[in-house]
Amino acid sequence: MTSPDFLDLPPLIGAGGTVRLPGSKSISNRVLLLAALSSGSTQVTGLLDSDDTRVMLAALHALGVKVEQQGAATLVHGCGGRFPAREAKLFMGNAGTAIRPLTAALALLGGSYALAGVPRMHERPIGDLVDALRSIGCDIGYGGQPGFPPLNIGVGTLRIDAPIRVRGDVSSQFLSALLLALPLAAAARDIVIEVAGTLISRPYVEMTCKLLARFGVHIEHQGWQRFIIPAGSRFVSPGRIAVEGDASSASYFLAAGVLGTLHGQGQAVRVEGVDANSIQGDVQFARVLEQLGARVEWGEGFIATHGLREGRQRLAGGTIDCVAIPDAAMTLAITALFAEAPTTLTGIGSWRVKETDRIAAMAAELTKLGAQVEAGSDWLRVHPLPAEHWRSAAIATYDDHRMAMCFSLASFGPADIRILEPGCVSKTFPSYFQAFAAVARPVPVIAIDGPTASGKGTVAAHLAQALGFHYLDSGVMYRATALLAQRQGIALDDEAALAALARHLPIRCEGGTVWLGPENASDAIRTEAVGQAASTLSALPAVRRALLDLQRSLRRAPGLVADGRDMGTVVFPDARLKVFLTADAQARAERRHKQLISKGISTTLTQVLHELEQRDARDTQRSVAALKPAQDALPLNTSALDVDQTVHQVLQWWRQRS
Ligand SMILES: Nc1ncnc2c1ncn2[C@@H]1O[C@H](COP(=O)(O)OP(=O)(O)OP(=O)(O)O)[C@@H](O)[C@H]1O
Ligand SMILES: Nc1ccn([C@H]2C[C@H](O)[C@@H](COP(=O)(O)O)O2)c(=O)n1
Repeated sequence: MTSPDFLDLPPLIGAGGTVRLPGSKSISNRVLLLAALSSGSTQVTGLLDSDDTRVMLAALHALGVKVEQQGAATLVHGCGGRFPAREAKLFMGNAGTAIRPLTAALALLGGSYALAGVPRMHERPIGDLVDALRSIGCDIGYGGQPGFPPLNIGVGTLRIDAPIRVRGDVSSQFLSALLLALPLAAAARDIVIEVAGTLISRPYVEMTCKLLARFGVHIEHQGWQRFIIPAGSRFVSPGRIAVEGDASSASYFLAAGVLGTLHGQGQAVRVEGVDANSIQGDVQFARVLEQLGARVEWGEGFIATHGLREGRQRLAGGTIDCVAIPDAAMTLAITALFAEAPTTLTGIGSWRVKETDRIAAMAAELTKLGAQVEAGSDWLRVHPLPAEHWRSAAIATYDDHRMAMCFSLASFGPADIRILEPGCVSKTFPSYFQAFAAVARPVPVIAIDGPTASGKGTVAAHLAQALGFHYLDSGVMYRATALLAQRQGIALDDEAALAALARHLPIRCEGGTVWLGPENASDAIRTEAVGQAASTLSALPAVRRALLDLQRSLRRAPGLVADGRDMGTVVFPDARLKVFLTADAQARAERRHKQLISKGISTTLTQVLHELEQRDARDTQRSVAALKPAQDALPLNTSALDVDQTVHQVLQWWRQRS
């Protein structure tokens, strides 16, 4: 399935609701491998369906393991410690949780196996694991650069008569890989693994040990530096096993439950599938949020955030040791933008060798938003970003699912956020953006569309005043473009030149005043000649595209009332309320005639009616964004209504919606 090049996220004013988390990637891939190596069949429920688990499933299939889907459950037929296929070429994508334990298992079992992945996988170090496996006689060769995949595995001669040493300070996955595979060689003797360097991401190793215990292998450890796999260990299926929800993915929603309340509109956000008893270290992210001032509820099978503790306006800053929450720590780098003081994340050296160099990527993308960021080899400091310093940005995601997911939280800030290549979330959470949209509360928009002189502007301005919302008169943008085009002698059919003009329109609207650079152009844009020219150039697709971002950028908390021709159909299709104002042509002409006369502009009713009908024809018949009611717009004919009655009706509809 193709995925879009980018995703524009509406600015958010709150969040609320419940999310059922997808299964944990780390648990899913460990369970699949353990079930495949076990004797007996294992029914797995809650298994994650994503790129990385598909990589593992495809590899197991190539290795001759039988896996069946039974409704929502997955049945893995274990092969009793020996893969049926003694040779295979395995594609590992960018799945670290697949390549590392499979390398260890295949190297111990021996055969003729080739493991390769995407280009980034070939930049992610695996030398420490290969060294440890070679030290006990495994036959592993590098297919490219030494220390990195691709790998070629042969049949080695195992000698396990001394402790196996493995580095634990780059990635705990090397240790986990050995723990997951070495029981295959522990039939006759204890196997000892010693960790060189300080072990990082210890919770992932704890998770490995707990899962091994479910499959009958009980690891002893001394201070998490020395591990003993007892003689006689072998994998035995537990029969059934349930995969917990993904605690790293929970972090985005838990953060949303806090950031959503900063505008005073948020409600609780509850994630289901993890709780205080989770075996995933990343649940500790919720404890960190608590320490920073969030109100967190821990229930059976769920965790929820309810904004900030009483008396708190923002999250606290400070130094946070993230060694135990390496993935969820990325979420803290975004919440830090909204904190009251700088936040320093330490112990994140492993970010350098993840899907991308996450420290560099995070610093680069936060900087695009206007943030002040400092970074070191294994730390990152993010300064709070005051509202006036936020910049709209297109966030690059580096083919890293967590970059895409955590930057969605930036849409709680006052800027437009575009997520580039959002499809990368398929690595662990293919439906992430749908799940996020389901709890996100975008800044509300009331879209008022209709033909000229139907009263849109008047009604929209009254509504904005009554609700304390911002007001966008989109016609002003087309009119300003037309005025400048007239002055610069640009022909009304020169689409490219007009679009360039529109793209760099030096416009500022303050109250009822329209500024073009230093000039107060409020009256100059209102002449009938400019209106007709605006109507003509507004039919040009490139001009409309050029003005789209400018219009959307005015969607800011607490809300926006926007009037025009395509507010409900094109510019704000997700507007909470859409109204299509009409009045018959005679009534509109009379209104416009009165308006013009009161401004001292001499004209006749016949002339006004003629021009109005011309404009109606152009606005309704153009090929792009033609004037028409959105399907979900409420029609309101104001021919027989005065302004107060019209505003009253729309306010009534608004109250029913909010
Ligand atoms: N029921 C009504 N609702 C809104 N405006 C009305 C109503 N009755 C009379 N008017 C008057 O109609 C005139 C035209 O309204 P307005 O300028 O807001 O129209 P518009 O739809 O924004 O036009 P345009 O698209 O040309 O900018 C105003 O003077 C307004 O006071
Ligand atoms: N959303 C919009 C707003 C305006 N236009 C065009 C069409 C109008 O004739 C012209 C002037 O608008 P007005 O100030 O009269 O509302 O601009 C449009 O195409 N789309």
